[in-house]
Amino acid sequence: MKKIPVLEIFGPTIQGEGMVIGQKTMFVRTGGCDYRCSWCDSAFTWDGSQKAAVMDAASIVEKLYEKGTNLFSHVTISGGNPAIHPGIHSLIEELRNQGIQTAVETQGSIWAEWMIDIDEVTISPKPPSSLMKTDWEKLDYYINRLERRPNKAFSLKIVIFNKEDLEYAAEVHTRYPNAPMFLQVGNDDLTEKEAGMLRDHLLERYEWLISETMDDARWNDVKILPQLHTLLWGNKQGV
Ligand SMILES: C[S@@+](CC[C@H](N)C(=O)[O-])C[C@H]1O[C@@H](n2cnc3c(N)ncnc32)[C@H](O)[C@@H]1O
Ligand SMILES: Nc1nc2[nH]cc(C(=O)O)c2c(=O)[nH]1
Ligand code: SF4
Ligand SMILES: [Mg+2]
Repeated sequence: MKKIPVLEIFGPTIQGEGMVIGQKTMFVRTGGCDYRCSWCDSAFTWDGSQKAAVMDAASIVEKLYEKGTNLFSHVTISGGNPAIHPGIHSLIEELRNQGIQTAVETQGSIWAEWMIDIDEVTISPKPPSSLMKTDWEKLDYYINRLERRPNKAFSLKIVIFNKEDLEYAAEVHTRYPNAPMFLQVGNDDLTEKEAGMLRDHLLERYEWLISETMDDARWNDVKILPQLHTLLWGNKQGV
């Protein structure tokens, strides 16, 4: 079995972001990313500050049951960029055999054939504030493959820090008008230890994002969300 570097397995908790926000889920967070976003809230997956455990699909499933017991029926795979790991194919297969729903978080830079079998795929292209560059051809291919899956869902989720990011999101929305679109409040304070302090600040950022989008017709068909887990638990890892 192909091995997967794993940074953390946690839950059950709620999915705090995007298209299935509020869903009770377990998380598997893989190591390694082809991007280096300036504001990455999970930089420990790629900056060498934390060490990954190299695991095969069977031992990941075992760990999920050890932590989650019978208290879950949904697993979200995030990272890092999970798409760089071919071993996730067997993980998805094992979870499906157990009747467990799956979701993935990726930036849409690298296609993986196992995406086809995931129930909810969230693609999060990166706006200018991240300092990353979008490969539009790769993203076109992604959206095209995802759109053709029967009985499975996907969405675009763009993190917004400033007006330039909003213009980028508008470009993405125009390019893929049929893809469900989410705008997410960017967390610009990754060092605050007090959840309460961060909460007030992020709610202000959420209000700003709402005010920027309400009288702009380009956003008539978009969903605007905060990171719910960050409002609840701040910058804490593993929640
Ligand atoms: C850590 S990433 C891992 C998955 C994948 N690499 C990606 O970026 O989509 C998970 C989600 O967190 C978002 N994210 C990362 N840093 C953030 C921040 N500082 N504020 C808000 N969202 C952030 C990403 O845009 C992505 O949607
Ligand atoms: N509760 C919770 N929801 C999340 N949604 C996306 C997350 C991620 O880091 O990918 C995440 C996370 O780390 N925790
Ligand atoms: S793509 Fe995702 S994991 Fe990679 S650096 Fe950006 S936010 Fe972090
Ligand atoms: Mg996160």
